[in-house]
Amino acid sequence: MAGQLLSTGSPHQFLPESYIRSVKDRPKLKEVADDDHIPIVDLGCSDTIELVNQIENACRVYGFFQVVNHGVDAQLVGKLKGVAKEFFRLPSEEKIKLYSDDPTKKTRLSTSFNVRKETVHNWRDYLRFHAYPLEENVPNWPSNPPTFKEIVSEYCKQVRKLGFQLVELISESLGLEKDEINKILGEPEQHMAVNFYPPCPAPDLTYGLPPHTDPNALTILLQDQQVTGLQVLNNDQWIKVDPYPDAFVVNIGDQLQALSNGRYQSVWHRAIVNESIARLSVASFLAPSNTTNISAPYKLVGENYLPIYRNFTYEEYYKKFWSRNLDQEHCLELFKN
Ligand SMILES: O=C(O)CCC(=O)C(=O)O
Ligand SMILES: [Fe+2]
Repeated sequence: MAGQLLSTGSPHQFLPESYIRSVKDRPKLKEVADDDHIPIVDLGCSDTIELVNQIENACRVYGFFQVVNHGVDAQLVGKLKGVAKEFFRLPSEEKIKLYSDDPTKKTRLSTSFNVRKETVHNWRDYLRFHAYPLEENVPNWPSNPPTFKEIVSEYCKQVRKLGFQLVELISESLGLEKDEINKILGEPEQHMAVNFYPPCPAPDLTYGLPPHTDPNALTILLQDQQVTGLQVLNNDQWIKVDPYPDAFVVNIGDQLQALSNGRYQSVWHRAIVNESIARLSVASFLAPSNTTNISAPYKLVGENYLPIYRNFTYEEYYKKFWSRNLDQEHCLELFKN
């Protein structure tokens, strides 16, 4: 129901019952460690061997890292944040037109995660849309704010290019040919999520997004510079991923965990909310096309060819992912050999 959107109407004084987590499922904010670990990788580094080593370490140890000198225009990033915030400030009559809780719709404004399935809601509204190919998808994007389509199209193009560059580095870091993983991914999809977390009256009782892994191959996340909220699980410890100036956060998704035969992990992460300031994040998900067969390259499996995961298509995986709640067991567990 569109009435469930958090970003419409007046600010909330109390956290409604349907957002309150059971005591064991709460974020336990006092136990979260500060971010002095998550690697910052400088993509401007001219020593490729050093760069590949850094990526290898970041992917193997954390599954998460930040990148700077990434080639995405800083002014464009500023415009993107502006237009995204403007979108969530639109009057409710305008937003309701785009509301849907049907996960198969290619452009939709929704709330929480999967309101049709879940029992406890999350303190988040989100705009999701497919980006690739642009000619096919842009006509379905919001036409208000009027600059939305132009700014977001250019952003999607630049971030997609960055995605391919990162996948090349990841491929090399696994000892594969530079283009090997990009070849498997073929002509990947690009899905976007603009996440909006309004101020929340009780951040210790709920989540913006509960612990989850991303079902796609690679996620490139733009965080609000002023407001923290992203946390990542490392050795059973939740760590804050503080926004680093002009950086993107990059994380390995479930498909790269499968393709790397488990060498790299698609790690649990979550978004927490805060009492005073709305937070924005923009995720670009690089995902295999529906028919792509996900099967780890021979070189990563060994002579006896015993891959950890059975072969599957991305379509099969994605359906399974959206048929469940976000905070259940790792979806890849259901695809083990
Ligand atoms: O808002 C964030 O920091 C995390 C977003 C996220 O994990 C997602 O959209 O999958
Ligand atoms: Fe995520």
